[in-house]
Amino acid sequence: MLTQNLGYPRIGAFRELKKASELYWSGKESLQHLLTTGKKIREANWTLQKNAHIDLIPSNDFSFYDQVLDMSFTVNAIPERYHEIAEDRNNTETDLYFAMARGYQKDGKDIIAMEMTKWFDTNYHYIVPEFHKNQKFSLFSNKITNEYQEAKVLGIETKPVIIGPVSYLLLGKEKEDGFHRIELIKNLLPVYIEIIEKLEKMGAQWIQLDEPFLTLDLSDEEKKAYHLVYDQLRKKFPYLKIMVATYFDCTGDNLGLAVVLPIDALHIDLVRCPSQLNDILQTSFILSNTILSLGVIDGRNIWINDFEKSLSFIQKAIDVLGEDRVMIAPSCSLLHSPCDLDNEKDESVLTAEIKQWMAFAKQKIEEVANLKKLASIKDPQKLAIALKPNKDIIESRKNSPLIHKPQVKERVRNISDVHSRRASAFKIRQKKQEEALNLPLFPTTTIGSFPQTDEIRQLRAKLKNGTLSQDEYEQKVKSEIDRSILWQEEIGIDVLVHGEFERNDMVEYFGEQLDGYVFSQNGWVQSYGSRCVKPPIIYGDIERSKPMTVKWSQYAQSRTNHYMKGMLTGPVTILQWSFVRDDQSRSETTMQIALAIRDEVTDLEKAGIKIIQIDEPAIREGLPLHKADWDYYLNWAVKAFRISASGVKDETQIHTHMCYSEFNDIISHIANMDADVITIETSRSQMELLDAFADFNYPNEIGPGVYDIHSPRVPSVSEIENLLEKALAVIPARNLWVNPDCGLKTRKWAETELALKNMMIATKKLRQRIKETSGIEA
Ligand SMILES: CN1c2c(nc(N)[nH]c2=O)NC[C@@H]1CNc1ccc(C(=O)N[C@@H](CCC(=O)N[C@@H](CCC(=O)N[C@@H](CCC(=O)O)C(=O)O)C(=O)O)C(=O)O)cc1
Ligand SMILES: N[C@@H](CCS)C(=O)O
Ligand SMILES: [Zn+2]
Repeated sequence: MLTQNLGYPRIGAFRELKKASELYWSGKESLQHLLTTGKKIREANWTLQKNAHIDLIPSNDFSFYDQVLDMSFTVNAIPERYHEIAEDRNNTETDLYFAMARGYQKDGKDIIAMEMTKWFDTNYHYIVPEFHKNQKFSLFSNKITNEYQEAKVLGIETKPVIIGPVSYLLLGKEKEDGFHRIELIKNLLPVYIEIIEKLEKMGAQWIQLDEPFLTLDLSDEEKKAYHLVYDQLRKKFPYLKIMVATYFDCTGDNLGLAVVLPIDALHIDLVRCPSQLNDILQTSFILSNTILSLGVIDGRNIWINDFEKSLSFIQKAIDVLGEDRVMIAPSCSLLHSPCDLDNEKDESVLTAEIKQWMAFAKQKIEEVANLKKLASIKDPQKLAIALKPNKDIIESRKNSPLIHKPQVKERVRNISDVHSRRASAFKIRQKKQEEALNLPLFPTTTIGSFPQTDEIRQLRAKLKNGTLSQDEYEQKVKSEIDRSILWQEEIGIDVLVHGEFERNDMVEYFGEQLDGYVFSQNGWVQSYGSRCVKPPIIYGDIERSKPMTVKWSQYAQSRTNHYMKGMLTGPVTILQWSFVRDDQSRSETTMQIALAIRDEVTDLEKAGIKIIQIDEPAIREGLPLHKADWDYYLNWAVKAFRISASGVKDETQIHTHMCYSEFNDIISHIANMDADVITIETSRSQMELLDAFADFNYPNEIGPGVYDIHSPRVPSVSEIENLLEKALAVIPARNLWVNPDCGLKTRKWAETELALKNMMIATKKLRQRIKETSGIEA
């Protein structure tokens, strides 16, 4: 029986890659420094897995930005707009690569970045490949073979991990009409064959082709493509061992397809879909020679593995398939896990009692190896003794008084329809709000955060390490708020924000204040490129013991006569971006959070805040991968939002905000959230995303983002005017707000100031045009 890993976190246990990348981008460190940092991380990861006796250790799971971008680079799916960068001899391959990821503004050139979107239902974001009709591919980069060779030189035999060709195409987008990207498979496959031939020549024995789309609903053409690809690969490579990895859900209707692929191993995710094992063992799979890789260790969460439960899966598989046809593995790549629990040394942050319940990537690797050892113990008594330490921990968690709070469960049980309904329908609320708030036509606002400068982050670090007092810290935050308010007033923004300077992250900040959460000090997980998040950990019932944001909102409101938006993160997003309990349903946990946010919303209202934004950028990310499961999820997710938002009077205006999302297929549910105003990311799609709202006749107010905040690029006034005119063509003027795509925390002040000034000029010009053409006083 073999053990394997599908992928290891690549940011480094102390975010070494993030730091090196940002130093390189800012010109403070050399390319060599960045490359060396990458090399050291790869070596450390391989060595760690080798020392843990993992049989199949992944290579090519490292990336300087994103593994999908790496694939586009490898197969020369480099959009034409970057060719001038490639042709400029002063630029390195790395410059070209980062230009695709981050855009390029230098030497009078201004080239936008490739689009970025969510990686399935995770908080990781990938760079979307761009495809054209009849597109040709060719081998452009040797990253895959280079990294295989690099490990070999270290004496470590690896299994190169490559995004499977069908999934790679499906991850992308057609950039012109008249074709489907899956048609490109015949052009793409020869490049995959070329890469695999090289790997085989270099001595590779196994390759892992990730085909997560096997867990999504597939068309007949897409299914055909799977057959075509794997039949051809088998023919070309009769001796190389080919593994196909599925993860994040059941293969469902694609099970029949997955089990007949002529491959050497199939990996399935038994954490997300435990029933899959029985299903597969009832198919013709058992008659084949294919190995079944059992994803029994949760790659998406931080709880220790229940060995007894995993062993029951392993034993069942062995009974039917025999030991040689069973492999033990994490459920998916450990990219989504923090690196190493051993680095959590401060017991005042993470108590020993709770820490013993956890496993990060390094510990998960050890669990894989331990499971193999345990599976080999045939004597039941010896096995019981060997299992005892793990069993004790599992039991201690189950029975811990820290976890269950009867009053919280009782409150959730008592939720009724009244809690998820505003007092009046939107039209009535809108009228009351217009009278109460008296905002101009096309009110302007921002999404909440202003630049999180190094200075403010350092202050927070000093507060945490005790070198700055709480009082000093709060004074600094207050002065940042004051400065930003003065500036917003100066440029004429209508609805102000306090800037979120006091927050490390929009989810971690709330987690830190809610009972039922714990935190890590170094539990970073890559979100995109060099950006990381440190998801807080929900271990017990969630309760708000005191107001979380009221003090800051009240302070900010006291400094201005304009409206100051209260700023909260919604229950679904808090759930989605936390590590969650695995002993209770996601919906149950979300209802607990919804009640906590509801209390915060009503407290903000009591404190005189008239406009409150409840961000829900992750509501779409939480969608199950199979469409058949969508309605169930959307019903509870929307209900949770409504519970959080419905405790206020009609005059209080509730905003929500969403980004990184396509809305077409869930628009009725978004409308059902019934927020008075929704601000959404739309500028990168040139307002295309608004069509869903227009087609649906979305009734409430909308602020379509008028510029992309992910790029340092400053939008011109005319660009913003054009987007506003496009929006006005489909949204009634009375319902239209003006705002950027998302919060500005990742931007610098210089860009922010220029961009928002341009946004204000464009809005004033639009108001003037409306006044002149329709006589409406704006
Ligand atoms: C809106 N987005 C978010 C997502 N998920 C979240 N949980 N939060 C989000 O905002 N998912 C979708 C998108 C993804 N986008 C982003 C955008 C930005 C970041 C980001 O900036 N991450 C920061 C880390 C943020 C944080 O927690 N900061 C802390 C700690 C800061 C720190 O690094 N401190 C230093 C010491 C200080 C110094 O010397 O500079 C240290 O500890 O070493 C804080 O501000 O206190 C990042 O840097 O990557 C993520 C996702
Ligand atoms: N209020 C948050 C939303 C990010 S999605 C911000 O402005 O950063
Ligand atoms: Zn956003």
